[in-house]
Amino acid sequence: MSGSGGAMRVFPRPVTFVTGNAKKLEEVRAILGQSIPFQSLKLDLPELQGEPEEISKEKARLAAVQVNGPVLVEDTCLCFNALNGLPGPYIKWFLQKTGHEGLNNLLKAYEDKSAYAMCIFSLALGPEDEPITFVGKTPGKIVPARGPTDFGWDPIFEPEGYEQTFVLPPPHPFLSNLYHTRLRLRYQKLTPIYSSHLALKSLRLDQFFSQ
Ligand SMILES: O=P(O)(O)OP(=O)(O)OP(=O)(O)OC[C@H]1O[C@@H](n2cnc3c(O)ncnc32)[C@H](O)[C@@H]1O
Ligand SMILES: [Mg+2]
Repeated sequence: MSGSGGAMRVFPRPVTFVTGNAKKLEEVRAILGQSIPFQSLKLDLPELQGEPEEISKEKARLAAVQVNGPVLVEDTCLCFNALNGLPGPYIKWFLQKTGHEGLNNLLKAYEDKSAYAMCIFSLALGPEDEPITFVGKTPGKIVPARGPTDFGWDPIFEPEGYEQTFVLPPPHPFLSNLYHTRLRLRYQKLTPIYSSHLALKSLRLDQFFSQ
């Protein structure tokens, strides 16, 4: 089964990944590679409220209307177990208003610092189609900020099994250990996206087989 032939039949037009976040685009582009016909569009869609999956579905509906074609959107949530999943989809505002330290302070009253990062992708084939949603999760814990601060909440999230935060150190060709660490971490970081992508891939193949 060569991927791209099937993908072209399911997606007669390129899927537009709609986001206002350049870092996110970089990562999703790296994962999807050539697997589906793909383009991106920088649109600031409204940040909705509700349960993460519903927010994501609605975002895909709005995006499909604006693009008038197949769209993919992604929402990232950071969920604290002690707070029953909050800030979750509201992490953007919590981060903007309270910063990394404020997010740590939210958990001061609790012993449980565990958390999980969630990536929710929704794919709508067009404005008339019901979006399909895929969820990926990475467990970890909230820690005082460490490392570069150029991408969201990365510096305060330590994924399970690592003693480092989610940040990716810059590649350094001369320090192979560091470089390997970066590769390992990057893979871990992309896991939610990757698992969603696998779901996307099987969906594509299912549709391909049913034609
Ligand atoms: O236009 P969209 O795609 O919605 O882009 P956004 O920046 O609004 O993205 P989200 O709503 O998904 O993001 C929620 C917050 O999480 C941050 N974020 C997103 N992906 C992240 C990642 O992989 N690591 C760390 N922070 C991330 C992002 O910068 C926001 O502050
Ligand atoms: Mg957003």
